[in-house]
Amino acid sequence: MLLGCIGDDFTGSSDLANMLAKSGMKTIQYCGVPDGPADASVEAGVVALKSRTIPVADAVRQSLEAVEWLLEQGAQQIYFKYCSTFDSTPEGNIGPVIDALMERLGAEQTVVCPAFPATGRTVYQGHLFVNDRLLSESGMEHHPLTPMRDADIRRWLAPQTTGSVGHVGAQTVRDGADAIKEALREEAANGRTLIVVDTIADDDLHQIGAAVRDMKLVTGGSGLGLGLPANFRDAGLLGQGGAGWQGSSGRAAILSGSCSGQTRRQIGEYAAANPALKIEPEAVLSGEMTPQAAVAWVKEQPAGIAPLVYSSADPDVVRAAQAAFGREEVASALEGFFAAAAVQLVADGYERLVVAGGETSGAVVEALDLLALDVGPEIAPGVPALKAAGRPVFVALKSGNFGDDVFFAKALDVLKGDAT
Ligand SMILES: Nc1ncnc2c1ncn2[C@@H]1O[C@H](COP(=O)(O)OP(=O)(O)OP(=O)(O)O)[C@@H](O)[C@H]1O
Ligand SMILES: O=C(O)[C@@H](O)C(=O)CO
Repeated sequence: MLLGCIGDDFTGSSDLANMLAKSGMKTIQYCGVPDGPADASVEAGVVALKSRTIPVADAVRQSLEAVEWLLEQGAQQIYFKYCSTFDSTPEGNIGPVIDALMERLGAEQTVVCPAFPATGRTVYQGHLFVNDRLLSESGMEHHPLTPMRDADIRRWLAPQTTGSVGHVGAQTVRDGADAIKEALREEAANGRTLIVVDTIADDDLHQIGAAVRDMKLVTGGSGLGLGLPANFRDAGLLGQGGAGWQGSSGRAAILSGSCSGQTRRQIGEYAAANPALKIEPEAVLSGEMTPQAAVAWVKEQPAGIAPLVYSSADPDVVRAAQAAFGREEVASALEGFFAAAAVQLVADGYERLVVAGGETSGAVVEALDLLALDVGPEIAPGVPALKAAGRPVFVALKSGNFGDDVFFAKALDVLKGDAT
């Protein structure tokens, strides 16, 4: 293993795995820290954690366990992957995890590079944009678990870390890898250890990637993954990339706990022409709606059509449910609901599952006990088709904001292996 990655959620990890696989590294996504060694063919290993919104101490502990395993596999560089919308709160978990990884690795400086231009996430003057909106006006200010109310990543990160936050601006990045390296050295001389790097386009990511070749720890969204494989390739360390990937035409279902605007548009599009069951948090919490009842409904639908089960709701509805029952209580009840439904569906022979939402996907994949996922073709930027090792289970784990309006239909096709 050359590059060892730790993802703070499951969809984000598959986003990074997709980027690295596309860029020519043989990549496997692990669901949690594996018990045994990685296959010798793996060049990039992505350990997916569900640590984005858990208590800080747990996120730090799990990330340190992951880094130990990755180092044991021979990883030469560690990549901490978080969301391209920098999902976190004033307490964490991004800052505390970076601090702990830096200390473990003896890293004196790291980059903070959330940008993913292919999906409209760019960083300019230290501020994160989603397309033409500041992060804090993009809809992310309504996120159920990590409402992002400030687009200035330097200001948002500062209270989360014991390190000192610095910045490399867009003009320097445009001047190329040597200029970035020099700016990083200047920031180091000024005692700055976590450096937010402006990134507007893919070419910036290639330059940043080259500039951070010798860093022990890099951090960011999946975008930075575009720039790193060339370092290993130039050093003559890469093989031929991944082997072929075969999908399944087995029965399929879609599960969505994501409440993002984009997921809600995708649901609107899909539900207009296909069977869809809306899950109300109140009904799950009261026991009126059970995973068994939802699975029974799925199985009643016409063969050949993938039914959609979703709890996704508008921000004001989400807020009302959280106010009535508690944010954690609603989230954990719904995540448990989708996890149990997925386990039942797979037990009943469903082979293709499309899951929307990072937390939701984490709950589903953990409950299914899918230990390792082989990365297949890209469905949309940031979302690959995945195949469980040794089991006929094919999944697409969609980050809330990813995919175009017809994503669900496309994902079902790509998982079949008959579309690219
Ligand atoms: N109707 C609802 N009311 C309140 N909370 C909900 C509702 N539906 C889903 N949730 C919770 O909101 C959270 C959504 O987070 P999740 O990570 O799954 O989606 P997302 O944030 O859109 O995706 P991503 O993290 O990939 O961007 C989950 O914990 C889910 O259980
Ligand atoms: O970086 C992103 O936007 C995604 O991979 C993600 O982490 C959303 O959960």
